[in-house]
Amino acid sequence: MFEVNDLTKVYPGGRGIQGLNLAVRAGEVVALLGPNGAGKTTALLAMGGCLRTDRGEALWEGVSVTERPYPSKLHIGLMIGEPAPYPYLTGYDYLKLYHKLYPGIDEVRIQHTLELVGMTAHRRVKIKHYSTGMKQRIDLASALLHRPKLLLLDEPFSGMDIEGRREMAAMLRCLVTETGMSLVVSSHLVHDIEDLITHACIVYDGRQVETASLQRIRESFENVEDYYLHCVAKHRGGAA
Ligand SMILES: Nc1ncnc2c1ncn2[C@@H]1O[C@H](COP(=O)(O)OP(=O)(O)OP(=O)(O)O)[C@@H](O)[C@H]1O
Repeated sequence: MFEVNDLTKVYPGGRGIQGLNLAVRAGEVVALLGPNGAGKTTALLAMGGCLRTDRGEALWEGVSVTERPYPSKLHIGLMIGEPAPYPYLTGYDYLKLYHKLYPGIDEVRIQHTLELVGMTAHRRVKIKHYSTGMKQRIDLASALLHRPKLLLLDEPFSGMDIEGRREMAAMLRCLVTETGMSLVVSSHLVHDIEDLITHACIVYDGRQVETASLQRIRESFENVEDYYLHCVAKHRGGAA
């Protein structure tokens, strides 16, 4: 179980995220939704222990990710920010280098991970020749190499074409259903993950304004995007 309690990171200038609370159980997929600049990336970085927080913490199985990053990081995979794998390495060499960060990753795991993200055929090609979608895939592979139980994903469809987005969504669906992995995923392309989402958490102007299960959302809205637009309009209008 992954818990986020009162997570707060305010940058000089006053922006960031404040008072975020979440509980993510095995197999749950929380969509972190909000307009540009709402604080989604900041929230994900703080959840992953990559930012020093001002207040609050994220806990994996009761252990603070923020204070003791190492043991929990063995169970958490991160794909946050622009993918920036070393351009002069091949996809395979990049994973080979990356695997040293974690114990127990062998050749079979690397090959299987390449297969999982559909990059086996391109494993010997240098990353500088990869398309944006291929870079996203190899970045996802590096996040999956240690078989995390929780994946924190920031805009996983960014820069991908329609086909690539569908494939990425199918990959994530497969990971969740076959491994029971949990996801916290920010995306402006809600439709692409609509059938994956179990909960939606709406952030607006650095604050968590609404969180609901898919079941509850579907009682009143046709889809998650309509729910999101409703929440944003309500809070843009100054509602409490
Ligand atoms: N290092 C920083 N120093 C100061 N302000 C920052 C810093 N990083 C981000 N911000 C500001 O914090 C706010 C939240 O940024 P963040 O990247 O978390 O938003 P986001 O919801 O992920 O946005 P987007 O959807 O555009 O990716 C923005 O106003 C941003 O300009």
